[in-house]
Amino acid sequence: MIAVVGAGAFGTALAVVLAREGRGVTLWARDKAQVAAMRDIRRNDRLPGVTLPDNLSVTADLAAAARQPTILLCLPTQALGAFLDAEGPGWSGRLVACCKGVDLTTLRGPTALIERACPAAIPAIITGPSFAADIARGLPTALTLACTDEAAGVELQREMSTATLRLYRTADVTGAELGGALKNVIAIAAGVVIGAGLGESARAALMTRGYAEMVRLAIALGARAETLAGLSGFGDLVLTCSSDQSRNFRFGLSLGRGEGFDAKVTVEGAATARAVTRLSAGMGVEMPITAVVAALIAGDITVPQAMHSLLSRPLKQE
Ligand SMILES: NC(=O)C1=CN([C@@H]2O[C@H](COP(=O)(O)OP(=O)(O)OC[C@H]3O[C@@H](n4cnc5c(N)ncnc54)[C@H](OP(=O)(O)O)[C@@H]3O)[C@@H](O)[C@H]2O)C=CC1
Ligand SMILES: O=C(CO)COP(=O)(O)O
Repeated sequence: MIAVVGAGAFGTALAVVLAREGRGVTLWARDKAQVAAMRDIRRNDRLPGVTLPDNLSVTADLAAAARQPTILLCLPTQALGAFLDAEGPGWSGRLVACCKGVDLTTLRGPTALIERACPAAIPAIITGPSFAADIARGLPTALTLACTDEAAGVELQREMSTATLRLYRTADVTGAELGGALKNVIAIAAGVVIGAGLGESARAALMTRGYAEMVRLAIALGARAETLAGLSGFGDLVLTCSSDQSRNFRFGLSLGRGEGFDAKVTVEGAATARAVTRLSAGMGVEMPITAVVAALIAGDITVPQAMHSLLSRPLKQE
């Protein structure tokens, strides 16, 4: 039995695709009115156009959800730490982070937040290129499942793979979670470039040099470079920097155009840019694109200043 904690776009999509495959799934939301509506009309406004299968149970009872052997944590990264600290002590079983980011308070990834709050649990993460709408439509999708406990990783891979959702497995949790977190920052930068009319060539340059700085930090934190070259890093970087289905990319577009953006939309890369700028500065790892994105979002620099600061860096070997 699988519990999905968080009925946003991603949690709902995972719950739907797993339930359609005949797996026992319970979807938990904190908002009782949302739970009642999902039960009544078998739809969720967070994922428009998708019908919830009849065999998908929906609940507002967190204690019941937390008793399941596999729990998918589908909350934004910045909400996860406080949520788990309040609710998670005592939770055991396989706890799978389904979010992408670096926590601003601890400068750690989602699995470290699980370890801190739920010492009896086995932490894992699912990440990689996938839009919730694509997963829910049953379009083919491949993701990375990272877990240091091999037996739990094998079990999760089996439990969560479906006819259209293919999971690859790795023990490199640090690499997988950093790939997913850092690509969102580069996607904001890519959006800025396109929004400001700086051209496709500049976007390709930013993606490539962005990837270089993703790998640099990941290696410094003990990850394998190969993991960054996989679905969770390179794969998701390509998707998120090139599609305006991405909220991070669209946020960047708005920044580049000098327009506002709906603050209620989940844009993980914004907080992660701040967190990673602090983290990398503390470690002495150069991440110029990430630093520029953080400064742009804070309003400390303009787009022309951001462009100038990247182009005027000392010339170097690739
Ligand atoms: N959408 C996508 O295509 C994909 C998203 N992801 C990742 O999934 C994660 C979640 O994103 P997504 O589902 O899209 O986001 P949404 O904005 O659609 O949903 C966020 C969900 O988290 C809930 N939530 C937020 N804060 C809390 C809290 N403190 N306690 C309990 N519930 C809370 C919200 O509840 P409420 O409605 O009550 O506020 C909502 O159900 C992100 O890290 C994202 O990067 C990964 C791959 C694809
Ligand atoms: O992570 C995602 C795709 O893999 C979703 O991207 P956004 O959060 O930018 O919409």
